Amino acid sequence: MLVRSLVRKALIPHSLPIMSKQQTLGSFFSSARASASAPVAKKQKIEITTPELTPDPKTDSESEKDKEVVSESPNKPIFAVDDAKQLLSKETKESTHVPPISNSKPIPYSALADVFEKLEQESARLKNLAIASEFFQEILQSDRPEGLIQVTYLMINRLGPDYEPGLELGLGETLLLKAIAEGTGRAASQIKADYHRVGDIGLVAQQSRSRQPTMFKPKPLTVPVVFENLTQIARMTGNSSQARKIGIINKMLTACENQEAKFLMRSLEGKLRINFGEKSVLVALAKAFVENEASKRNKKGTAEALVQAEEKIKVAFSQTPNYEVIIKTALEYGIQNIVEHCTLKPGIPLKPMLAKPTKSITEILDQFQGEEFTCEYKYDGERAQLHLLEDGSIRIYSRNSEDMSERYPDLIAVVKAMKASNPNVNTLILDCECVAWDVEQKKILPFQVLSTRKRKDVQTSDIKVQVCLFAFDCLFYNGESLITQSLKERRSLLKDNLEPIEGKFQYAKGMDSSNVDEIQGFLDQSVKDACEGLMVKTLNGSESGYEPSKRSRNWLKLKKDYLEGVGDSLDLVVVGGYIGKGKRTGWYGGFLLATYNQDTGEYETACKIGTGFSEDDLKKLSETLKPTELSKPKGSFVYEKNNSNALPDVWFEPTLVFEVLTADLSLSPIYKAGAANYGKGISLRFPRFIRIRDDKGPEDATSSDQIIEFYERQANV
Ligand SMILES: Nc1ncnc2c1ncn2[C@@H]1O[C@H](COP(=O)(O)OP(=O)(O)OP(=O)(O)O)[C@@H](O)[C@H]1O
Ligand SMILES: [Mg+2]
Ligand SMILES: [Mg+2]
Repeated sequence: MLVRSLVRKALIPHSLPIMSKQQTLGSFFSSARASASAPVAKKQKIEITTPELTPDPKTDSESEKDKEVVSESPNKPIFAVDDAKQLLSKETKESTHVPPISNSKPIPYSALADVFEKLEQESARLKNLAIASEFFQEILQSDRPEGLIQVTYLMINRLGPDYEPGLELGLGETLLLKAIAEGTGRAASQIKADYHRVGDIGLVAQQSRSRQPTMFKPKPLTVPVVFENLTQIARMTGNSSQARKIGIINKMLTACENQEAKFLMRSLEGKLRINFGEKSVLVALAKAFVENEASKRNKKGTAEALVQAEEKIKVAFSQTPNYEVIIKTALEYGIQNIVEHCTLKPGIPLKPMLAKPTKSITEILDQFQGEEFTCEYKYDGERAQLHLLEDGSIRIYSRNSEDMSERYPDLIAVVKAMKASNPNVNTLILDCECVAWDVEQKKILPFQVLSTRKRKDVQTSDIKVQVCLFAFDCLFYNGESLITQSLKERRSLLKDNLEPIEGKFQYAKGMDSSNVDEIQGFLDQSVKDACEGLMVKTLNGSESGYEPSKRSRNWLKLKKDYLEGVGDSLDLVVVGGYIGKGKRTGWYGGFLLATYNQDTGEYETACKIGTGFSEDDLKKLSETLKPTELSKPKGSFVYEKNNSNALPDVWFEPTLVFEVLTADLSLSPIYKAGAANYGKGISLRFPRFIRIRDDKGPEDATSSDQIIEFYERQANV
């Protein structure tokens, strides 16, 4: 596969510096996890209605090879060569009308707001890609091409990479409404009433601002000024921070013209609603670079170059999820060379490799016919990517690339001890599972125990639940990325160089065998040892490389509890609630759940759930979800409007993800998950709540593509 061969190529060891930590993690790049860019209805100002599904841009001429990439890889191309050609065509280019960028001045915020407006109004995917990439290209052709970094972050509604801790936008509605009232001189009650009517803080700000007479004209906002102000706001803490935040917002609001106020407020709220997700931003970047590089040679970008660049930028991003690094590297070395230069680097978490579910040992043997493989215990804890940096510092990242170092001071101490007893080790990236550990009995404890650990302000002295790290992969060792080496090689390197410490740092228990009885015995033993089942992985040859961000066929999971159902649990987004009756009066008694469609950015309903909750769960869920109630369903919700059985009593902002068990999947006329494929949606039968996935955001939930895959495997269609 092309993607895989690109990953493989990425190993070429080199000593070219990409960027110092200081440069990369520069002061104004602080983190904020994306809660943003959840796309909403198109072509509407005030009334929120459900948009029509965006037509699939794929054409009939799509090759079989493209289809395979599509079904297997999260790095799937958004378009095939034909679409790339269309995107590069003169007609598409001429219809974008993006604002020009002046050479001598910083990028005006009005230009970015203009592009946001165009994206919000336009619903065709290729058009949106063309608009964004034309704008990016304008920036690349100016004499400040690095301005693209801040523009990219503002477009995905973040202020830095995922893994930089602590800073988030997503200010509360009360603060923002207050800021609008103060900043525009309108009565707070009036602003509140408008908000309840309109349901969009951005529009309220824009309308309020347009009514306000201005005595003098303040300096227009620029992208760097907005970016720095947003960063300052995100960083502010402490008593007087609210007033200071409002102060900065007011100043910016006074300088806003036209749509600027709308997007500024939406950015602050953390919901940009431009219908242009992060995946599309990457593709638009690839296109802008391809065109820019070609134009320097007085040429036009070709469709082949565009398809290649798209794949490369995705691979590079999965290894180095940092737009500053990606953009600077593309500027320096060219877009087609970024994979070689954006290799792993301790301190930058890579997107973890994911596994495919299986339902039986025979299914595994079928999949791995003739290949050497290993079975490992599947520990039930929290994924932990451990980084040892050259300066001796240690970082631990979650499945979602969040920095968990503060949460696990005890683990940091373990790694320090490990480094001290292994003086040969200087830099390292390990993939591990962090599991609750019973120190006295020397045993693993269930996930539920781990989840009781404090998450914030953890002091070593008040840690009650001890943890042990189980390392299962070594991705980087002493200056060298290992991801293209075989698992066998990576595993020996790990075991040869690092001494385990009982109850603190151990290797995942493994067994290399292809004998059904032996595997069955090992599976049973894993469950007795408080594990979920097995992970089965190809061991040798190029197929066994580590594939960042990919849900790979080379990693299979076999979970004891799910062998009867579809092979795995699903992680679904809570989009609606049902008012509880009887014993559940006063709480929500059930919930409407949805899959996330990664291509359209929409939430497609999949089932109603009311089983598996304790009274305490329901009480807590009601407290958590109440403030996220919406007055209307979001435009990005896809649900059956004509059947009252499918409608919840209340709708929620998508924030929570439930892990859910199902007896099986069936087609249903009232649900919409994966409906693009079958006309009917795929729904869960007898869904049962297992737990809240607080390590997954709504966009990391089971995707509509995944539920289709689950259904097809079960139905064997
Ligand atoms: N030996 C192991 N090798 C790889 N992963 C392991 C191992 N032991 C435990 N794990 C954990 O198993 C996870 C994969 O299975 P799991 O079903 O728990 O995934 P998940 O987090 O629910 O994500 P998804 O369902 O999206 O795959 C890994 O992300 C890792 O956290
Ligand atoms: Mg798990
Ligand atoms: Mg799962």
